[in-house]
Amino acid sequence: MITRNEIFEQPRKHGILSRRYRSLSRPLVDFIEKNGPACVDFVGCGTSYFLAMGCAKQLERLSKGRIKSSYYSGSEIMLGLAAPSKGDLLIGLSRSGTSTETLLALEKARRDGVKTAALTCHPGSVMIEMADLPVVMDFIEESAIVMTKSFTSMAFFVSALARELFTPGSLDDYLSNIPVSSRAVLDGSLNFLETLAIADFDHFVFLGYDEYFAASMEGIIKVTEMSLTEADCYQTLEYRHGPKSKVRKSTLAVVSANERSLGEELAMAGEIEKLGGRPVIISCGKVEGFANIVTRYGGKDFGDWFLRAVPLQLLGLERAIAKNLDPDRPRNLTKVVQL
Ligand SMILES: O=P(O)(O)OC[C@H]1O[C@](O)(CO)[C@@H](O)[C@@H]1O
Repeated sequence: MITRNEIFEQPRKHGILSRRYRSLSRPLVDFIEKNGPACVDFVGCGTSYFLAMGCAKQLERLSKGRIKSSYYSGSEIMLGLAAPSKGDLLIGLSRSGTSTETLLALEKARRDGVKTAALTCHPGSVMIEMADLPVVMDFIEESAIVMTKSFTSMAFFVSALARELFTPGSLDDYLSNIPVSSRAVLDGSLNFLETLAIADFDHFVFLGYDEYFAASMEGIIKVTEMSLTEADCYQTLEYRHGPKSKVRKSTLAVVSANERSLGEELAMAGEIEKLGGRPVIISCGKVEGFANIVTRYGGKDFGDWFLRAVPLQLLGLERAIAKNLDPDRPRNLTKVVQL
């Protein structure tokens, strides 16, 4: 099963990226340091759109106000509904480097005087040719239709870039920490899944804030495309404001908690449990009283945000298998959407 293998090899791929990161990031770092763009924005489609969301939040967080960062879907720029400003840097995110909307968004931005960069896993793609600053991670050759390791690896690259630009003293620790955290999350997720009769759950709820919200939104794509299972995503406390009416015995709620709001997020998880649902908490450190997947990431800066998608990838995979669906052949989908 291709998708399964690609989910499982993430810690190893993150180790390779860790070692190759500095040579990959050089041109981008040099450009940003020399030109000092006021905004560094991201654009992508589907999974790469939620990647853009998390990357923008992470870059802005680490910059502590020094730059602004927005995220766009390829279509909103293509359709003229949104536009980065002249003098901004727009980074196109695309595993394939060939999604039409992302390419047209970059082309339009370039015409408007915006500098463009491209982050992709596919060498020789159109996006590489057209961007001012291409970054190719050809060692993340992803074969599956469903994006897993390409999502976490491109996110890892941008999160490391944020540190190199704004907290350079923390980069080495970060590069060595992520492959270890990646392994911890994968193992922790598998242990949790062993305790779960996944066939009993036909409703997934993913909750979190900021970068963890972006990872939760990516979770929706994963369980939808692989397992055709009902899935919802909200900011954690927003779940009280209506959506909790859907909670039932077959609801599995994954709360991707952060340090600052941990107490309130655990209270939400407790409420879901009282309503009959089954909560599980993803957190940096151990929490008591709930099923718990621990990332063992030391920082409080959401630097593990993309690893929060790994348990959700596995949920989609396992639920698909339980439903006799083939995760390698998601319904109605192709690897790239070309218009
Ligand atoms: O990152 P790319 O290659 O632009 O592709 C994104 C596409 O991949 C998918 O994740 C899977 O087909 C879709 O969400 C999206 O259309």
